[in-house]
Amino acid sequence: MSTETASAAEQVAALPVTDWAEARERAYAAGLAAALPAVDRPLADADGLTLAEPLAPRTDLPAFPTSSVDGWAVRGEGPWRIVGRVLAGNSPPPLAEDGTTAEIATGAMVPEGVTAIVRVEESTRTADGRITGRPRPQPEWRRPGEEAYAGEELLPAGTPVDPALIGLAASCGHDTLRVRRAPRAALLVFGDELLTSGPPAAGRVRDALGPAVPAWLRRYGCEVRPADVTGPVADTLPAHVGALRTALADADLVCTTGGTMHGPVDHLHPALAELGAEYVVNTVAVRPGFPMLLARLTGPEGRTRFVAGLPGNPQSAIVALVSLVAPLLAGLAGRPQPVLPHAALAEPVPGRGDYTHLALVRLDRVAGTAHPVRHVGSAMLRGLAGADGFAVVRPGTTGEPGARVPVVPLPLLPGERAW
Ligand SMILES: Nc1nc2c(c(=O)[nH]1)N[C@H]1C(S)=C(S)[C@@H](COP(=O)(O)OP(=O)(O)OC[C@H]3O[C@@H](n4cnc5c(N)ncnc54)[C@H](O)[C@@H]3O)O[C@H]1N2
Ligand code: MOO
Repeated sequence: MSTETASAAEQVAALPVTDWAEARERAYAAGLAAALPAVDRPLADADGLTLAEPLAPRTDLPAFPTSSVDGWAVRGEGPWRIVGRVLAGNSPPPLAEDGTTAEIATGAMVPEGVTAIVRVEESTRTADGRITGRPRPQPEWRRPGEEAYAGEELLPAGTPVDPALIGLAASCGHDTLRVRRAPRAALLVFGDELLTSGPPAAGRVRDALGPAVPAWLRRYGCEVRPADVTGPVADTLPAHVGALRTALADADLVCTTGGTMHGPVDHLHPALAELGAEYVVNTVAVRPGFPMLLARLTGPEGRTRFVAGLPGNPQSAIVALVSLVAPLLAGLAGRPQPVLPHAALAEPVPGRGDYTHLALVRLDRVAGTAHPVRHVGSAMLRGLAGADGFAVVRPGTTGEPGARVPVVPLPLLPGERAW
């Protein structure tokens, strides 16, 4: 055994392996401590971002008493003499006299003095043109503040902005939202053996992560431009250091693939050392994917940046994304740590001793069950392409059929596993 080999073996043996759940907590806390700056964004550009301030209405909602029907706004006892008409969008004069009425449209502001509204289909006209009818016992208008009061907290800071929130914000009178800007991410693909086009052959495999990881990162709300994806980066230490330095100049998060171990051409750890990075997590007690890491760097201007080292085996890289990158990004956005849904295992799933086992499963959402999928070797992507996420089998346990276990979801959109 050469000295070089011995030192690599020692390095592997001495890895300070972190418990999987603890690693997620650390990644989330590191993200939260470096939460991205708050910016004002027009409502139309805010989808997918995160509230940096609570959402509160600028006025009572509704802001004024609003008719919920088409009919007659009356004062006192009928029959009522018609004295006007109120359409939505107007600010009407008071109804000053008993025995009078104004025709009113749904959504119109109810004039002062009105005691009831009679629905048009429940009213009749007398021979002399006056209105009669019996108002329903329940008021036919929406009271100011019925939905919310001015300044009331409707949603806390940290809430993801979605189309429902955007609509609510508009109805509250907001033109912009105070949100955390989207994280900017970059990807460096390591591995001289990788082909970037055509079929695998002659000892070389296709780079499966360069095309896929940016798409996953966008699902988690990152901005990744085509120019932010680089690779394969040459398997030398200077090339790794140079590529990391360039990517870190713009990005909040640089993901790398491959080179996380201590093999002869694995340069990630030495490159991080050269850049002065500190580990948030350095290897995790999880299978597959254990060599994953998360490191933190602080630039001269005080800006914190992160490097997520995703293992080279393609499924392991995705395990690292859901395990470390997802909680980190939740923290950076100021969101709560994602809560994991649970499902009952439909079949046994072996444990992995002292390690957490993340097992690819397909969810049956009607039955609430998780079904292990096939083709789940860490070098394979076939199982992942038919799975909803990973069932979590805790260290020291095995997944018995019927056991309810947490499931780490893949960031899929509704309908993407509908077949
Ligand atoms: N002596 C040991 N060797 C290895 C161990 C171990 O415990 N002791 N663990 C294995 C595990 S587990 C993993 S995961 C890998 C992680 O290694 P690296 O992150 O250094 O990855 P590489 O060596 O660069 O590549 C591993 C494998 O994946 C293929 N690969 C890499 N990048 C891509 C890509 N973008 N697209 C498709 N395939 C990719 C690469 O060709 C290798 O086959 O270490 C094990 N070794
Ligand atoms: O990370 Mo490795 O198998 O555990 O792929």
